[in-house]
Parts: sequence; C-alpha cells; structure tokens
Amino acid sequence: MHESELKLGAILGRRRWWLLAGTLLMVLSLIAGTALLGLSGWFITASALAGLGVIASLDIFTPGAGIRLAAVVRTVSRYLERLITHEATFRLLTDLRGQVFGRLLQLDEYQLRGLRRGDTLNRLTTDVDTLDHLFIGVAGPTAAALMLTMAVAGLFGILLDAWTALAVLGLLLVNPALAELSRRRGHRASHQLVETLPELRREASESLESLSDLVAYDRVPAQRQRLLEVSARVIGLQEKLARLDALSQGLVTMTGFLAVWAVLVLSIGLFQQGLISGPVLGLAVLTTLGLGEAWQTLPGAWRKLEQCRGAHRRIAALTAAGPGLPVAEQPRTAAGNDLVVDNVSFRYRPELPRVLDGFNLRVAGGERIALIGPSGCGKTTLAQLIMRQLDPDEGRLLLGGEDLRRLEPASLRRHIGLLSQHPMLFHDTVARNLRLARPEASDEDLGRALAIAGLANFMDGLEHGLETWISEAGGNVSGGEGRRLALARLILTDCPVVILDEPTTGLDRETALGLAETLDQWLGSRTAIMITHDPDTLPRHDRRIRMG
Ligand SMILES: Nc1ncnc2c1ncn2[C@@H]1O[C@H](COP(=O)(O)OP(=O)(O)OP(=O)(O)O)[C@@H](O)[C@H]1O
Repeated sequence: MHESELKLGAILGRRRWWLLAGTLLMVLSLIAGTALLGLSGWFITASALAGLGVIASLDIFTPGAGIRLAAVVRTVSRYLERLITHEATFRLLTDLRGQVFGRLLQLDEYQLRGLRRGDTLNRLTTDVDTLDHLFIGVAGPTAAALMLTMAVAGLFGILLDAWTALAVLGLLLVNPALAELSRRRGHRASHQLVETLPELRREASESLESLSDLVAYDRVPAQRQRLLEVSARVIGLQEKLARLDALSQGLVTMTGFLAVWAVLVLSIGLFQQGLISGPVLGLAVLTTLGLGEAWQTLPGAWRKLEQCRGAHRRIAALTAAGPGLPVAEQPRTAAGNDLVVDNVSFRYRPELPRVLDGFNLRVAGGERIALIGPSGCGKTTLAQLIMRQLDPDEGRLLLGGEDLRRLEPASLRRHIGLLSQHPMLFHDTVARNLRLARPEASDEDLGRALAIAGLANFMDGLEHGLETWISEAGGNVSGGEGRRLALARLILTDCPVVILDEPTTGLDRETALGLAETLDQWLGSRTAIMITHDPDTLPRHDRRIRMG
C-alpha cells in the first residue's frame, strides 16, 4: 500500500473513543426506549388486572419511577448520543478531508491536469460524506442492535424461559442476514449510483460554466438532453434501490412482529402454567416490540455500505496517484540567479511527440529575455520545467549551477516566481488574494504592488478598496484586471527570478506600454523570462529568443 494511500482503518482508529462513546450511548438510548415500552406494558397490564380485581393491590410507585427514569435516560442519552456521534462525524470528516486534501496538494502540475475539477470536488465532498456513513449509519447501530438483542434475550432467559429467549434470538438474528442480502442485491445498482451521481454533477456544473458558449453555438437543447439522460439514469437507480430498501425494511418489520407473536404465544403458555404473572407477560410483549424497532433502519444502512465502498475506491484512487516529483534526500537551498537549460527533452506522454527536443538556453543572473515563438511550440512547458512543475525526460535545468532536482521545493518556490497564463483568483477579498504571496504584507505594500501592476485607477474605483470581494475565479473583474491582480501578487513575492507568461495579454496597447514601464522599474536587477507573442509591449529586455 502506498504511504499516502487512504488509511480508513487508521482514521477510524484515531477516533475510536468517540466512536465507542457514541455506540455506548446508542445502546443506552435503545435500552431505555425498550425498557420504557416494556415497563409500560407491565404497568398497563397490572393496572387493568387491578381494575378487574384479579390482583389485590398494585404498587404504582416502583414502575412509575422506572418509567420516568427510562424516559429521562432515553431523552438524555439520545441527546448526548447525537452530540457525540455528530462530533465524531465532524472529526472523521476533518481527518478524511485533511488526508485527501493533503494528498492533492502533493500532486504536481502534470497529475493535476489529469483531474477534472468537478470530479475532484465531488470526491472531496460527496464521497467523503458517504464514507462517513460507514460508522454513523452502519457500524454503530448494528453493534447497538446486536447488544440490545443479546441483553433482552438474557433478560427473557431469566424472567421467562430459555425457549422464549431462543425464539427472540433466532428470529431477530435473521435481520443481519436480511441486511446482508439487501446489500448484495443492491451491489451493482449502488456501485453504478456512485459513478453516475458524480457524472450528473459534472454535467450540471460544466453546463453552467460553459453556458455562454452553449447559447452561442445553440447547443443548449442538446446539452439539456444529455443532462436529462444522466438524470434519468440516476433516478432509475435510486428508484431501484428505494424499492429494495422498502422490501428489506418490510421483511425486518415482519421478523420483529413474528418475534412479538412468538413471545406472546410462548408467554401465554407460561402464564397458563402459572410460571409468570400477567404484567410480566405484558412487559415481555412490549419489550419485544421495542426491540424490533432497533433493527428497522439497518438493511438500508447496510445496503449503503456498497456506496461507501465505491466512495472509498474513488477517494483511494485520488489519493493513491503516485508520488509527485521526487525530492532529493538532502535538498539544497536555492542560491544564484542564473539559469541554464541544458539539452532538455520533454514529452507529456510516451505516445505524444516531443514538445522540447534537446533544447538549450542560458540566462545570466539579472538578464532579461523575451521568449517568442508560435503557439504550441512549448513556451509554457518550458516555464513549467523551470518552475519544476514538470521534470525533463532528458537533460537538466540548473539554477545557480545546481540541478533543480537537488533543490528543496519550498526554497525553489521562494526563488522563482511565475505569472501563469491562467492565474487563479480566489473567492475572497483583494487583500487576502494578494497576501497569499506574503501574509505579513502591509496595506501600503499591497498598494505599491497594485500600482506597479497598473491597477491604481482600478483600485480607486472600488468602494471597499482592498476589502472588495472578488467572486469565484475572478468573475467580477475583467480578464485583464484579473491577470494584473495576479501580477501584483507575484510582485509581492519579491522573487529574484521571475517568469512572466504573457504579462501584457488582454491589455490595450496603451495600457500594455504603461505596464511595461512600471514593470521595467520593478524588475530592476531580477532575472526575467518573459513569454510573449508581442515583444514590443514588453518591459526592456536584453535578448529575444525564438522557439520552434
Ligand atoms: N498536459 C498536456 N498533455 C499533453 N499535451 C500537452 C499538455 N500541455 C500542453 N501540451 C501540448 O504541448 C505543446 C506545447 O504546449 P505549450 O502550452 O507549452 O505551448 P505554448 O508555446 O506555451 O503555446 P501558447 O503560445 O499557445 O501558449 C502543445 O502542442 C500542447 O498541445
């Protein structure tokens, strides 16, 4: 098993005391509920018999106190049980999400590209939630129902006789078999549902994201049709599983009533023989009725085990994607600002042609170069190799004379900064989006970075200034403004080496030239690689390198 693979057992083990406390409280509340019914049965029968004059006197205080106690214990233990199991759930969710998210953070650019955003989100949310059902819905209640059944059978063995105890055990222990049967019958549909539900969410989110394109190409009806088809498949599976749940729940209810009936028949026999009193008979029957209820929800819950397994598989697949790029045993700290690309070859997959084939480049410390070339010639790929988001198949990349593979990743990140082609802005304030680069930056620092990025006027127009919220993926800022916000973020990092992937794209010529001027000052003695299709709008640079 890979070290970073999902360790469900370990996660459950870490929270074992919470889970145990939850199960014990579940048992206590079930016992109190069943005792409440049983004592009520005893009390009602005894009162009726006293009313008929069959029994001479009736002690109403002892059973009355018992009923009150059972009612209070049931309420309190159920409340505490909810509190504890919910707390346990949140802790389990935190552990699970933490582990899955931690694993995602280790993925490199190449592995991340293989993930579809909607699908990953699904695994992080729905699948993790489904897994959490494992304890709350299945393990805890099953253990509680089993323990209660054993306890009641023991009680019947003492109060009534061995046959009644065995009848209760025999009939109610059919329930786990019914639950298992329901799990097996729902196996395929449950697995299909785990796969189809994310497909539906993915289709829905992608339809919304690409709505303007779909409208422009008049593809809305076709997309709607696709959505409806997936939705119909989901509904079909859910219907199938709901029918199975109803059937198995009906069967469990039947075994519960069969047990009540068996206890009634057997204890009438005992009563006739004078071995038990009428109130005990009432107690036995109603206790069995209460006991049957403890099993009610289990077949559905067991059936969902299959969904848990599917969810586990999907999350495990996400977390088990091989390790990211290897890190040297004793990594060095990045030092020196000169960059060498030495005979580098790279292809994305073995079956694809080489994007770079024996590529060479030397950039001296403090030198600025413009990298130009036709679309698809590998400029962005080269930037990612320099950032060590990818490793070359052949050749090496050196920073300050040291192979990038020997450098500590965090130190490399502090040393080389990248303005990517599609920078990400978070649904957060301008200030927090910028402070991602430097948490301790003052408002003045942010203002300076924004001014260098040519956003002073833009900021003046914002009512809440730095505290203005940017909606998800930069929805309320224009493409050009979003890229310049990301540029301001890069400026805050203060890295001595920077790669700017098309810094002036999306800007009109006048703005681009203005930005080039302020950037020129900021770049100062930094080493800079500027990727562009229009080198005339770039800040001053020493050389132009043509790729492709
Ligand atoms: N993840 C990937 N998997 C497979 N091929 C890829 C991947 N990313 C890029 N490519 C391919 O690699 C080649 C180089 O892409 P790259 O993005 O580096 O080009 P570029 O020169 O930056 O292009 P542009 O100027 O349009 O940004 C292209 O043919 C592209 O299709």
